[in-house]
Amino acid sequence: MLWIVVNVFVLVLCFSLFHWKGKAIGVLKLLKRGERKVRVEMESTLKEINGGSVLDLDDKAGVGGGVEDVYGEDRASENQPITPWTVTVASGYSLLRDPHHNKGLAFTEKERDAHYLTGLLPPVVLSQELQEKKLMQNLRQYTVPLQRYMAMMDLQERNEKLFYKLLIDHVEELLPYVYTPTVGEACQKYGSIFSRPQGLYISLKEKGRVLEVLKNWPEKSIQVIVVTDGERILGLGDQGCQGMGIPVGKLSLYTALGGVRPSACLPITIDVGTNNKKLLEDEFYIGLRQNRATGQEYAELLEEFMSAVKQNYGEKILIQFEDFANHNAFDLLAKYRTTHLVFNDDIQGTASVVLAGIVAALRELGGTLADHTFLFLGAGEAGTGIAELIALEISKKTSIPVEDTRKKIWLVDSKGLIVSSRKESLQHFKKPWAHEHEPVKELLDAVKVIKPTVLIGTSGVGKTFTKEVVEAMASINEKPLILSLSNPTSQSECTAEEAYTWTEGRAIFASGSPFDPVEYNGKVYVPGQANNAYIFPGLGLGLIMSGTVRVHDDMLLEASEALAAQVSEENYAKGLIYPPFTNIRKISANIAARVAAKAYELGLASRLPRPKDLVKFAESCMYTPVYNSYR
Ligand SMILES: NC(=O)C1=CN([C@@H]2O[C@H](COP(=O)(O)OP(=O)(O)OC[C@H]3O[C@@H](n4cnc5c(N)ncnc54)[C@H](OP(=O)(O)O)[C@@H]3O)[C@@H](O)[C@H]2O)C=CC1
Ligand SMILES: CC(=O)C(=O)O
Ligand SMILES: [Mg+2]
Repeated sequence: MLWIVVNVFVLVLCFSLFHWKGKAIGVLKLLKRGERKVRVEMESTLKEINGGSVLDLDDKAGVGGGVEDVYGEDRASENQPITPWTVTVASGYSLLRDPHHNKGLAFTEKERDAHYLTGLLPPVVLSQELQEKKLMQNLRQYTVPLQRYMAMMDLQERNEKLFYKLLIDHVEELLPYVYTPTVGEACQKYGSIFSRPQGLYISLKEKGRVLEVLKNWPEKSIQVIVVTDGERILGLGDQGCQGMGIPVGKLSLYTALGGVRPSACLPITIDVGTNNKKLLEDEFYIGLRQNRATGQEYAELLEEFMSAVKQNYGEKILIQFEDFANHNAFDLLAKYRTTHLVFNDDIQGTASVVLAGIVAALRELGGTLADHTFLFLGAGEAGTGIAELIALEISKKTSIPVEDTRKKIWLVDSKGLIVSSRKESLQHFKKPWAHEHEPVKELLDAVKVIKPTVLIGTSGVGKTFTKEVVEAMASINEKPLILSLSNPTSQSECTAEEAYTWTEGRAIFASGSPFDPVEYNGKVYVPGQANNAYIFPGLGLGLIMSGTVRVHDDMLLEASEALAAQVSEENYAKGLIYPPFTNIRKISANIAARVAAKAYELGLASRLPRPKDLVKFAESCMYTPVYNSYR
């Protein structure tokens, strides 16, 4: 009997144990599943915004520092499931040749052992900081800007994280080499200095198979494309296929200034030929050796490109149009802004940055925007884009219809002041600015009759703000605001030194390409850089992190206000109307947050739920160039 009781007891015990073990396993499984689900969700969020890293499970660099686009590399398509536990690490020689993962002499002994690097590197192990110090020393020894550009491009191709570390840590010093003015010269000589492709080339030859070409790009989870057709590269005109330097440069800034991960950025040049005779005759020219295709042939290639991009990367891919000539730029923007997430940087990004500078300058100038009179030299993309955003902002602030707020904004093009009697021959984007006035041929005369408080150069032609023009501004205004926006430096309407000396130090001045501080009458004047580089990285980050599907003008106004709000007392004291680029990542996070907030308000943001603190969220999404450790 006892034996039976004991057996029953043992059986019950076993059953219970089995039962509870089952339950425990179930619970463990559930926990694991839950954990995995949370992890997949989190990783998916990271991946979409910034890429998620599983390379380095010991990474202590935080969200930004720990993320790297491993999924993007592992997944063949956007629809393939995310597997955060799948790790693919190149090893040995190929690891050293992979710019995303290469750390050069910074690979530790353990990493060298584990990844078949022993013997492939000399014995020394350097910290990233020491590598940075060495490279900066080397870079500073080059006296020719183009050499510095090439050294930086070379570094980007070799060790991407070190490239971005240098650029972020020395942004003021290095921006002029990876961006304007040097990038302009690089485009002009791109054929001669070309060593490795840095972006995707889509030429007329690929018509009918653009999607196929897109699929050749090695990175799959692209979030932003900067595309040009090379027809209006800075103020240097048609550079054809060699305009590639611009999307490459702009996207480096997306990462360094805006924190978008490098592997999510795709530079594209659409090659429809060039009308630049010099290039066509240049034996080293890298593009199609033919005149530009126009009309239907051009439109069809662009249409195929735009739909292929959407098909390949989905609805939320951001496309930035850059340096298209104005006869295409306005039409492309009008056509695709309703169907794609696009903006034109030269029209809209520039408008936002210039409006910010003017708003910031009001503190010194006095009055409101509506109290001022604006005169532009140049009535193309930048000129009319800025003019329209100023008019819109005044209209929003005063409730005066935009048709009326435009009336205090005047533009001069190559034929003189835009006035209504010229209306018939005007391109459509100039028509809103054709006010009633007698014809005026010269800028100087226009300054004298219009009496602007703000003079803005967007002509692409250097030295057009002559001494007489600047002096005329100084005779009308106690503090003339003069913006020479044309790039590169050679095309600037006037130099900083000219602006300060010709106005006896009274001008508030900023330029598209950087100028050094100027000493005049014992005082140092620091010119600001009025360049869309302040806006597009933060704007782009805001759009991407909120999953926004369309760009709205109100977002540009938000970006502008966010930038203007970053100008500090200390900056004003130096005569600046823009904050220094040293703070650009903080500025970009603020811009991104304001843009995203507006997108949520307008119902255009698809990422739900809306993060509570958008600035913090933006910061947490940012790529940082800290090395991963490889196990
Ligand atoms: N700082 C920044 O962030 C930015 C700067 N830019 C710079 O602005 C410049 C212009 O760019 P964008 O607006 O796109 O170019 P566009 O070609 O669209 O416009 C140029 C305008 O300047 C006019 N123009 C040309 N020569 C003269 C002249 N001698 N006198 C008066 N007007 C003239 C043209 O007149 P017409 O119409 O009669 O031909 C046209 O209206 C470039 O140098 C570019 O680098 C552009 C974007 C951003
Ligand atoms: C800055 C810029 O976008 C331009 O000059 O075209
Ligand atoms: Mg541009």
